[in-house]
Amino acid sequence: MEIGREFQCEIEKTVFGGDGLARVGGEVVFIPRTLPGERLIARVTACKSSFSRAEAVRFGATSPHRIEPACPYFGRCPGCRYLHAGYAYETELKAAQLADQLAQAGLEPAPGVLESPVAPEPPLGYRNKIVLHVHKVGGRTMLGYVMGDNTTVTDIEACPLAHPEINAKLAELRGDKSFLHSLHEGMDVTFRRTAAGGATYWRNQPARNATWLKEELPFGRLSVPCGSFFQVNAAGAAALADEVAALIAARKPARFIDLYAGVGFFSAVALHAGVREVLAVESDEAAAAAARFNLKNFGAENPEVIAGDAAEALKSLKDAPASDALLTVDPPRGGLTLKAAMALTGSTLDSFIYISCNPATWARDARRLAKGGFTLNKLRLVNMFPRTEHFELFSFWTR
Ligand SMILES: C[S@@+](CC[C@H](N)C(=O)[O-])C[C@H]1O[C@@H](n2cnc3c(N)ncnc32)[C@H](O)[C@@H]1O
Repeated sequence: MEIGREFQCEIEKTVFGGDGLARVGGEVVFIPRTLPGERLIARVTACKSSFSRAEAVRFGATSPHRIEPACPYFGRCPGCRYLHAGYAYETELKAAQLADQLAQAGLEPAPGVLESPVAPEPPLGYRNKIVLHVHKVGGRTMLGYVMGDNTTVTDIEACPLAHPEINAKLAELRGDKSFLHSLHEGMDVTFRRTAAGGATYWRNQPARNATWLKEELPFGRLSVPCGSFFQVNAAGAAALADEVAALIAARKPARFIDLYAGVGFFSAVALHAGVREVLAVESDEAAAAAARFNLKNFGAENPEVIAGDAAEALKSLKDAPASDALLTVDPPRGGLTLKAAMALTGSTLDSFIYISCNPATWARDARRLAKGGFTLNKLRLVNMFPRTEHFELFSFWTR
């Protein structure tokens, strides 16, 4: 393969990230915005030692799942990877990627462990938060996403993933001269929407004394500091909450241990489901303070909230009898540190929930957990981030 060469190919599958994979004379080529079964002429854009990248030039046969992308920036903006495919099909493709990842990790779930994927609705307009970047060119102020080259900022009128109230706020601000003058090169503008408060925004960091946002959930209200983590897709978060509530109903734990707790989302689910005792551990102090407040509001008699490191808290659980506790870990994209995974396998826990927003780090951790004596009891893909490359995993481990 050399850059610029054109070749004919058929797409075998999509890989994690959304690119189509084709094999040409034994060589692997990744081609974005293609779908399995499509035949096309493609042109090589980059050559690496074990694979090449190419772009589609002309399609011969297209997939019956191909649709018209619902965004003029698709292809340039790196956020969406599946706007050219039907939503149900996107979820199927992600499920196939998960099966590949399990095989690569040497994990063979027993029959019935891998459950059918959940595709939360709606697939567009679901994001309660977007972050846009400011770039000044000549006299013009661009406000948009950083493109795939990691430098160009494309001015965007609206983002199809953002809640319509965020797009309406963006349109309003674009007509506000004083707002545009307040923007400086390199600034971030965060848009955040709640059902109770509508769309709001801040430049760079939220004000230190900003009042907490109020999130209305099917099971109650949570307060969220502007700068703290909160699930971006309400329907996807509700699907995860249902999974946690179902395990609580089945196992009736006396205690819920919520590691990487944020503002206490899953602890609130547990309290609502009747668990009386909760322990939440969260490293962001503002989120931990909100968790303390939220869990009292959810009726916890004496909620224990530690503003600290989840792996440290896990180590201290080592000798505690844990058979009456249900523990959840929901780490950021990097997954569990080795220390956290070892603390889990070295603990007296007989089961725990592992929620992940990154199947690659989940697969790495799953290998460590399996080696340490745990068995995958339940695995479910939740398509938490429709149209993008990402998806969420709900897993339950026992021994
Ligand atoms: C994916 S979020 C999950 C939050 C919460 N479970 C929820 O559903 O809203 C991960 C959270 O872990 C926190 N975090 C990151 N590193 C941590 C650590 N080492 N120990 C404890 N919490 C951590 C982040 O601040 C963030 O709130």
